[in-house]
Amino acid sequence: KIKLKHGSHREGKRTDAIMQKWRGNGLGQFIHWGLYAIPGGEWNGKQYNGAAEWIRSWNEMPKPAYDSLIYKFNPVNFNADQWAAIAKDMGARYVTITTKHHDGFCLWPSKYTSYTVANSPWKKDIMKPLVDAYDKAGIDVILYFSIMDWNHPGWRYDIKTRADSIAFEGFKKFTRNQLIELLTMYPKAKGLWFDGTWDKSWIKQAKFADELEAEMRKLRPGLIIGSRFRADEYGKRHFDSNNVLMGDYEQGWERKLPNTIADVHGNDWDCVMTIPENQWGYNKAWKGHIKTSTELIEMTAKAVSLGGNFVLNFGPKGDGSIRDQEKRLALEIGDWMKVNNEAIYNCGYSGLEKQDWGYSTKKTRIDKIYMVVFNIPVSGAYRVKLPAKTAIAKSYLLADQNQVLKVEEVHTNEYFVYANPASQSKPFVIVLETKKKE
Ligand SMILES: C#C[C@@H]1N[C@@H](C)[C@@H](O)[C@H]1O
Repeated sequence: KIKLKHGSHREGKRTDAIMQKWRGNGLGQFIHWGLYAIPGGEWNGKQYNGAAEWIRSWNEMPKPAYDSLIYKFNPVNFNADQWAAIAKDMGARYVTITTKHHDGFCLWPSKYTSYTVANSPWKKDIMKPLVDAYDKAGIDVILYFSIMDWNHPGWRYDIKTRADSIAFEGFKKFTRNQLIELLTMYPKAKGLWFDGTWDKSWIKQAKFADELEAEMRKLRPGLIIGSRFRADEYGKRHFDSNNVLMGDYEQGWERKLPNTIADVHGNDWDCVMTIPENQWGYNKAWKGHIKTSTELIEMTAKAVSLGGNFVLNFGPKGDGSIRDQEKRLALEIGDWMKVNNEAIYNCGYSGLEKQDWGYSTKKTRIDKIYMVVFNIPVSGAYRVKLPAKTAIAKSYLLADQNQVLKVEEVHTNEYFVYANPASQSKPFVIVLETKKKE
């Protein structure tokens, strides 16, 4: 083992109640909102091909023109309770909200920069009403924070000169001040979701970042911080030089999902996902493959079946409203979750062999297995292999628990469960109540 001062400080999953609640959330909502929502992926009538929240980096976008968007930020249709209601109806149990994206615009009235809502026509704090609305809806809040900050004069992609070093020292102090400010102003926040930490300048700050993480955890005991925040002293990110996870959960699953349990290395993790191929901030064009609610429900079930959480992104418009397509998807997912959330909340990896019909999840600490079906076999027989000494006490449809299903042991510890779901067009859940084999 390599001797590390700034590597991971904990091996294995956290066992405290705050992390256990996070682990059982299953489904979350991501909100990407800021000045980038105003151009919405377009400038001077031209479409930006990249992700809308990166439009400032586009050569066709004059930086002063982008930075002046602060004087256009006046989201008259912003309604925090409506956003929280959409998340609640979808069945999300936590939300990750951008406080500051890479452009450096702060959705809270930070004391440490003038590039905030306080100096926009809107003037008012956006974060407080959002934190309060989601908290009132019973949805835990995680604050997204980008370390990379294109607006701050001290930001550097790398530190090459003494001048860079002096500038970056100022940037580090600014970053610490903003993070302590956020945790102090919004004490209800359960965690921080860091982004923009891939550049050499930040990777070289192992000691500073390690001490800052310790300071934040001391200020907010139980704070949840992912693996993307800091690198160890050898520049290793997400996993330190001894291959131990940095932070409390793996933050590597961005717009992708693991395929097997081996891919997640026994850690907690979340997958953050866009509805279009790659748009986090609002893009006027709703183009390319737009995921259907069934696809998104399948991704949620797959994530939970592999011990993770699925966090679906919404990109509100510049005026603060949420686009109809996103509202419709949230309702469709919510309709399914209202009937089937028992297979998602407080569930995890079942340990069972993957079968063609879909994904299995297991209720934490309870002998209940959920077979979340996406592919209906023409035989009507759903194969499931159980560990030795485990038998099926009872099986039924989660949507209609009076419909007890016929179970046949076709080989030792291998069963067929026979089910004919009412609807063939929607995913459904078969419940297995298991017991010790006599
Ligand atoms: C790249 C990148 C960023 N990471 C995602 C979570 C979005 O914030 C995107 O802009």
